[in-house]
Amino acid sequence: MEKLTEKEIAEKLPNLKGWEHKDGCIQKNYTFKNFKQAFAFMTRVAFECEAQNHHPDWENVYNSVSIKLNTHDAGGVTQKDFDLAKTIQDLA
Ligand SMILES: C[C@H](O)[C@H](O)[C@H]1CNC2=NC(N)=NC(=O)C2=N1
Repeated sequence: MEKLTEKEIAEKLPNLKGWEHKDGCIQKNYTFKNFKQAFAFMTRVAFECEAQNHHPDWENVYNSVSIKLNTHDAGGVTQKDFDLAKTIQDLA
């Protein structure tokens, strides 16, 4: 899949809530009530990642989940990352 240009990324970002373009990724931090809620969210996202065959770089610390998306094969951000970000947003 084609790597998106800076301009294309900037145009697509406003369609997502609170995601930013930084360090070659699109990223967002989610905060939950507790660890159980955070991990339940990650589990729901994990199934969707498998379905889309696209996977996040992410970190969980207690009730927070930090997510970074890019496409390793393309060496940047692609439409796949925006599709997964939308899915993640709908699952949060
Ligand atoms: C072989 C497999 O299709 C690839 O490794 C997929 C899996 N998940 C992936 N996830 C992400 N974020 N980037 C990729 O390039 C990627 N490639």
